[in-house]
Amino acid sequence: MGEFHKMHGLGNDFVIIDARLQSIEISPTRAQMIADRKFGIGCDQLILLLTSEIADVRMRIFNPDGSEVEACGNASRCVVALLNQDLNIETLGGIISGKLSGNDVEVSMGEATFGWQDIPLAFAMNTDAMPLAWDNLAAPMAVNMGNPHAVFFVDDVDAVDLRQLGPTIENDSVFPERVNVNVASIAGNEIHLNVWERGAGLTGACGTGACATAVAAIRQGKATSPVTVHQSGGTLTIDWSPGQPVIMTGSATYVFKGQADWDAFG
Ligand SMILES: N[C@@H](CCC[C@H](N)C(=O)O)C(=O)O
Repeated sequence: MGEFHKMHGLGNDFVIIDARLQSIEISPTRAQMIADRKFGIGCDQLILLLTSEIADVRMRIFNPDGSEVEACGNASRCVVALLNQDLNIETLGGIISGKLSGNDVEVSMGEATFGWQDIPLAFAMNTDAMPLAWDNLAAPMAVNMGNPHAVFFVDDVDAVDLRQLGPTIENDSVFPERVNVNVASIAGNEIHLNVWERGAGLTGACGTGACATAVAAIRQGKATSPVTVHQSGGTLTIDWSPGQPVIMTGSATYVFKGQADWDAFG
């Protein structure tokens, strides 16, 4: 039997396995089975903690479709809270630095990038306003926050049916590594955001999505830092100045500690 921790950041929930304390291999099939809400443990992302040679800990992140990804903002806060110390976390997207801040966790997510090859996109285009539209969603800004994001600003986020448009945009061939789809409205420095996550679907909140959307709003002159981002699961504060890392602050919630027989999962 192996131990796992169930945590969430604003309803974006995780199964976290500390693989420094137990031996476990994760294949795409095993990740899918653990994340399955009906037959597995159930989560939006499976998080594996490992030793790192360049940071305090290495974090591998798996979506429920089994894909391994570069970054996860909400899980980064949860890992800092779980280990209860300031941390440098190695990810496929780079080093994320987190520190405890009262009841919250503050995380430096690294720099946002905007080059079409960085996102990545299939071919060169203006990433500030991509010359593309899907139904009534048009001209997104593309941002890489460790992972790829498309950000659409609209008048009313809840008028957009992301269950219908999210999968189409996520899998459009213009995004060779697929994309996280962010739909946002802005009033002053307050953003309302819904996210269709690559490999996961609609989640209560997406940390990197909040960062990408706040950065897009500031870069386009629609808001000034710090920005408050409201998602269905709760609120994050995002600080960013051009050329600087993106700073995200918000809660991390411990749910329970569980035991599982990993051999039962593929
Ligand atoms: N929930 C995360 C993002 C998880 C990865 C994402 N689905 C992707 O495929 O890039 C967050 O809080 O950032």
